[in-house]
Amino acid sequence: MSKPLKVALLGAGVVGSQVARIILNEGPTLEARIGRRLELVGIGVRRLEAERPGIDPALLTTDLESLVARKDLDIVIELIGGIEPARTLLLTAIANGASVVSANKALLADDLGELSRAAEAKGVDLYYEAAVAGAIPIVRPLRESLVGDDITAVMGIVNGTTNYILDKMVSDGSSFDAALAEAQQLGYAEADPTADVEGHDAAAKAAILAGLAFHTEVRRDEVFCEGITGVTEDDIAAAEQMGCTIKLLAIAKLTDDDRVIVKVHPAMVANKHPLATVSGAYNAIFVNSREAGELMFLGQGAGGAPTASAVMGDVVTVARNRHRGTASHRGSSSSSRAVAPIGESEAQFYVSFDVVDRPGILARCAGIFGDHGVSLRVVQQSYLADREGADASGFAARLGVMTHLTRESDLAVVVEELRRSDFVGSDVRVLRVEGF
Ligand SMILES: NC(=O)c1ccc[n+]([C@@H]2O[C@H](COP(=O)([O-])OP(=O)(O)OC[C@H]3O[C@@H](n4cnc5c(N)ncnc54)[C@H](O)[C@@H]3O)[C@@H](O)[C@H]2O)c1
Ligand SMILES: N[C@@H](CCO)C(=O)O
Ligand code: NA
Repeated sequence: MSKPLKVALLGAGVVGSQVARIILNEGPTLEARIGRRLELVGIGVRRLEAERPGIDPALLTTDLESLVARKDLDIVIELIGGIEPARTLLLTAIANGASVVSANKALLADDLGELSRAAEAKGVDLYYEAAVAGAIPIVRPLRESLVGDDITAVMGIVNGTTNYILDKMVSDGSSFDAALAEAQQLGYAEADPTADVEGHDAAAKAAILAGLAFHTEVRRDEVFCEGITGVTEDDIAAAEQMGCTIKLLAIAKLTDDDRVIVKVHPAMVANKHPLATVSGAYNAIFVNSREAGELMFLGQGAGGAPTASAVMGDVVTVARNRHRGTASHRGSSSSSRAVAPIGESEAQFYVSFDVVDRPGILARCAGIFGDHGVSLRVVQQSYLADREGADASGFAARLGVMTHLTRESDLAVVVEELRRSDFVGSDVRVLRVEGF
């Protein structure tokens, strides 16, 4: 009988504890699928004394460096998160001949190229399905199933925490803070939830998705990123009035001159668009490609057990490769497409602002848009005379304007000019719009 495959697990938190449970409880099933038994030989943790039901304390160690330095490991699963020591631990594991599985998008968004090259040079696997959109198979479809096609755009909801918060604010009228606390309690949020609410987690995933989709390397700092902390109750109400829902979107597309636009921002999504109905911690991703056309992937984007499902899919795949003595190389990026500046990106925008109530003001506002080649699609006016303070400020009406497709740089000039005009209030709000 062949020897078991030796597995080390780094981290036994929300995801790691679920991965440990599956490896320890589902041994015979996993063995049948792999053709070899998996043996969990060590679990790297921060605190030995924490309560870990079902886990033999003899497996635990706080010395992660020594664990990954073992020469007899077949697979190292990294679920501690963060950049260091995760990066060094993975590179050490690879250098010692282990294949690696990680869910660490923060690390992969910057170091995927280096880790891939190290794995390729050593002839071992690097798999990371759980790093993007939790349980949803999206890394493998982009890396394998669609690699014979040409992808033109990827757009989706890739952060469960923010989708949970926005959904709760809209459907239950919850406060931002209460909804965030629930998302943390349910195990969706990052160790530091700023990464979720400021869009950094989604931006890391967008970098990974863009790199995979367009066969290039995209770094996290090349992703335009705006989170949901600036989304106001007024924005939510304005979206509702326009028949839209606010979602945090990650978007990656190719420009006409073959560069990559990659961005994360809240957007008003038309209620008729399937992304508008994605609720709770669910994620969804649309892919457009030349031959396949439109594809949509939907499922749980966060949470211990759903994420462990994606990790275990990678573990079984990597274990099968080890059993056969092979590794499925990702291959270096085959294109060197550059990332285009956000100013060159195009979107529809919803711009809202207070105006004084005088003859000709609507025309003057429309003129500012027109002067910069920005075409208007919908114009709404609501009367604010009854609003507290409206008379004192002199701004008695609020305009809401939805544009046709507009370059970011042109819209920025329009907003600047509106803010400078004495007939427009200083609170000029801008939301991007999708699917309208
Ligand atoms: N929770 C989710 O829904 C989810 C989904 C997809 C991906 N991820 C990713 O999975 C990884 C783990 O996430 P999590 O939610 O399980 O986080 P977590 O904070 O619950 O677990 C991480 C564990 O690693 C331990 N740890 C951290 N640094 C350590 C070190 N240097 N030495 C020993 N132990 C250390 C922590 O004590 C903690 O128990 C992260 O990269 C995260 O981004 C999480
Ligand atoms: N914090 C992340 C976990 C999944 O990557 C989220 O909320 O989507
Ligand atoms: Na995934």
